Amino acid sequence: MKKDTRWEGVYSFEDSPFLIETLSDLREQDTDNIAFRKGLVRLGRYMGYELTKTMDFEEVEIETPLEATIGLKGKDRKNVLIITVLRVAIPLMEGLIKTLESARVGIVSASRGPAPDFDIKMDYIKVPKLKEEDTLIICDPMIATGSTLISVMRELKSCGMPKRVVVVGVIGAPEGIDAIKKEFPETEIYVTKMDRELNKKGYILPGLGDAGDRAFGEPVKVSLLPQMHNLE
Ligand SMILES: O=P(O)(O)OC[C@H]1O[C@H](OP(=O)(O)OP(=O)(O)O)[C@H](O)[C@@H]1O
Ligand SMILES: O=c1cc[nH]c(=O)[nH]1
Ligand SMILES: [Mg+2]
Repeated sequence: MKKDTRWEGVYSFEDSPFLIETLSDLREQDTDNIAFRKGLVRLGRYMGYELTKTMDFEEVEIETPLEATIGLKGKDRKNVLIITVLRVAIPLMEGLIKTLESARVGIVSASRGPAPDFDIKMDYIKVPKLKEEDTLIICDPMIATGSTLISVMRELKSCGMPKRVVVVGVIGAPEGIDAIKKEFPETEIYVTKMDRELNKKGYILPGLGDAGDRAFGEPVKVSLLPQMHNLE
């Protein structure tokens, strides 16, 4: 894990050849959606493992079949709420809960409109109770303009105040990190790699293209169904 000195509380895993090898497969344009999803699950699993190094554990007495000894029990690991930003955070979340297996999981459906406004449409949100001892992990593989995550975090404000707010992404762009840090300075951000910049259409360079389409296929129909309103 490497601190990015441009911001407080921002880290990448560019010092991990294994994670960067996995990211390189995702970037490769010929990688199909099966391999793409598997790569995201793998990144989630190992980034989750790295994240546990920032969490509190306590020493506990345990009895082996032969004698008493001292072991560790994760305190924070039991108090995790993961927010999955549709679509492409699904495989990343699947990886994270392999390490953070007692996590509760919330879903937010968010979609970014075209340049130059990049309007965010949030259609659906379902979030379990947020406790004050929780580590709130918001996962979304791509942090481009940051607009999606900012909209999600504004919405989550009414859910309560957790112990930590952590963003887990795969690729970040400096523009998006600046925007998030400006509005939510306390948020910790962990990405596999910080990339160079955004192009005019808001895609990250060098990036990996449209992550949702690469994981799940390019949509031919995108609409808000009327029966999705006012669900309890
Ligand atoms: O930082 P931003 O500029 O807001 O862009 C990042 C967002 O773009 C992608 O989602 P997209 O809107 O393409 O939805 P999808 O996952 O359904 O393709 C990605 O998963 C992020 O949520
Ligand atoms: O590069 C980008 C930017 C936003 N969303 C993506 O899927 N890719
Ligand atoms: Mg997309």
